[in-house]
This record gives sequence, C-alpha cells and structure tokens, in this order.
Amino acid sequence: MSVSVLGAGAFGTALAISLCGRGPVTLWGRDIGEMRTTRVNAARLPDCPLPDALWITDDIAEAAAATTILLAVPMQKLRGFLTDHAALLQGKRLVACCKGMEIDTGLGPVSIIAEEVPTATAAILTGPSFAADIARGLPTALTLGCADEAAAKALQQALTTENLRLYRTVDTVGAELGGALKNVIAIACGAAMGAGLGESARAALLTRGFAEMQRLARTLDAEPDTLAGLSGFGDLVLTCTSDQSRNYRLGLSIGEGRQFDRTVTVEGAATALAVHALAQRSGLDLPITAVVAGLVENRQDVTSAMTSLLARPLKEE
Ligand SMILES: NC(=O)C1=CN([C@@H]2O[C@H](COP(=O)(O)OP(=O)(O)OC[C@H]3O[C@@H](n4cnc5c(N)ncnc54)[C@H](O)[C@@H]3O)[C@@H](O)[C@H]2O)C=CC1
Ligand SMILES: O=C(CO)COP(=O)(O)O
Repeated sequence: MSVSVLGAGAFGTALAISLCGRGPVTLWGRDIGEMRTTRVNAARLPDCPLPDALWITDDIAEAAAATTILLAVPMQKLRGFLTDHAALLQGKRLVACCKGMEIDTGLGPVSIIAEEVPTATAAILTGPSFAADIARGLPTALTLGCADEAAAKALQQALTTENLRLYRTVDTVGAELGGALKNVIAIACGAAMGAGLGESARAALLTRGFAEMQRLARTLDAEPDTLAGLSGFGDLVLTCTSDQSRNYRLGLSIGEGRQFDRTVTVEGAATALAVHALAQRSGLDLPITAVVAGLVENRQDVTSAMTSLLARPLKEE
C-alpha cells in the first residue's frame, strides 16, 4: 500500500516522519519552501530532521498517485481542498487527519469526504497526539475510524508504526465527534485557568464537557464507547491539561485578556460555532459549548460565562 500525506503542516509532517519507519512516504505541501533542501520543517518541527525515506513534493498529481492518502489540511479548508482535487482522489483510501466540524454544515471530515469524493473509502485518524511527540518518535496511540471494517483493518495494519499504535472502529461519527468537541472544551478549560479560576474549575469543565460530548454523540447515533476511548476521553484529557495544545492556549489567552495569534490553527473556535448552531437547531442543551461560542465571538467574557454556567438550574448528575 503506497502512502502519501497531503498537507505539510505540523501534523502532516509528523505523521509522514513516523510512517517512514515502514517504507517510502510522499509528503505534499503548497508551502514546502526549503524543506526539500534543508530536510527539516523549520516552521513547525524545527528539531525533527526528515528521514531519507520521505519524498517531498509540491506536485499534487504525483502525491495523489498513492493508494492511501492522509489529508492533513485544517478542517475548514477540507471541502475546498477536496473539491479542487477530487478528480485525482477518486477511488483512493482517504484518511482525514483533521479535527472539527464544518462551520457551514456541522459535518465532520468523513461526511465531507463522502460528499466530495464519493468513490473514495473515507476514514479518520484521530486521538491524543501532539505532532511534536509523534515526530520525535514518542509512543502514541490513535483511533482509526472507517465504516468499512475490512478497509479499517487494512488501514490499521498499514499505518501502525513502531511508536504509533492504532486501534480501529467502524464508528466514524463517534471518532469525529470526540476529536471535534475536545477542542471546544479545551478552550473552556484554558479560559478558566487563564482567568485564575483554579484546577477544580478545570476538572468540573472537563467532566461536564465530557457529558456534553456524550449528549451530542447520543443524538447523532454515535457509540458511547467510542467517546470513552482515545478519540474522545483520551484526547479530551490531553488537550485540556497541556499548554502544548493550541486550543488550550487560545483559552488561556482569553482568560488572561491577551490577544492570540489568529494565524495559528485552532480548530475549536470554528467548531464551537458549528456545534452551538447544531445544538440550537436540534434543541440540545450544550451550555459549555454555548459559552465557548460566546467567548470566541467576543460576545461574552470569562466572568459572565462562569456566572451563567453556575446559575443554571440544579439537576441530577
Ligand atoms: N499539530 C498537532 O499536534 C495535531 C494536529 N491535528 C489536526 O491536524 C490538522 C492540521 O493541523 P496542523 O498540521 O497542526 O496545522 P498547521 O497550521 O501546522 O498546518 C496546516 C497546513 O495546512 C496547509 N493548508 C491550509 N490550507 C490549505 C489548503 N487550502 N490547501 C492545502 N494546504 C492547506 C497549511 O499551509 C499548513 O501547511 C488540524 O485539524 C488539527 O486539529 C491533529 C492532531 C495533532
Ligand atoms: O489534537 C491535538 C492533540 O491530540 C492537538 O491539539 P491542538 O490542536 O489544540 O494543538
């Protein structure tokens, strides 16, 4: 199975480095700059030399010749990317590596692949993993979601490396939701920590955030077990507790009243708006998501957000 990674940002580069442990890999990027000559992604992973087995190209047709293609572009860019290159991607195994829900439709990456490249086998790779950890060869466990069980098994075999252990599921909706929503809750946790509300407040937000993830998952017919796994609970814990996370750091800056660099990829901001709109359409109660949507749109500050959460009617856990 030949493998290419499309998108040479932090995550795409890290996955490509790791997969080189199994054989040659092609990495495509529109901004590969000097990567080909310096053999390092200086902008994203400056301390991680690129292995010899990694072929870097800006020729999308060359990269799309592989049978298995990892899509590592940001969530809100995925549909446009697929539309632009659909002819090259028909019939391939396409593995989404982005986390989030599309702001205009509320759809996750697997659904978007199915809409834009209907002849492809759509899968998702998600779970607790910082690009820098993967690129350095640190042990990482991820979820590979694909509705076609045979394809899921084949992809699990093909994409597992010495340090990257993949579990598989056919519940792609659950896998998508976990990765999307944990970023929203991480913004909430960062905001609470940035505002000095303390570790207990963070634990409460993380736990009640997990309840929101499960509530939405039930509504969308995802498996509760998937949400309790790496792609849900696992990634929630990682992202809500580490300032390596850009979503958590955006929250911190909101809580501290600092500006945040809006060019940084922070998937939870758009996803909060997408999920909040979805919740309003379906009459679903997702209060933490609602306040995060308010925070990222500057409609609310952290103090009023916390006050509104604490003033909610008392209920059974
Ligand atoms: N960085 C990390 O630790 C992890 C990231 N992810 C996910 O991976 C996805 C990508 O994130 P990162 O690689 O970290 O972001 P990044 O900001 O480092 O890289 C994004 C890359 O996508 C490229 N890109 C943007 N729009 C494009 C378009 N229209 N066509 C082609 N290329 C385009 C950019 O040029 C850039 O190279 C996100 O959904 C993120 O949630 C998942 C797990 C870990
Ligand atoms: O998804 C991630 C870890 O699993 C990376 O988190 P950030 O996008 O918040 O940096």
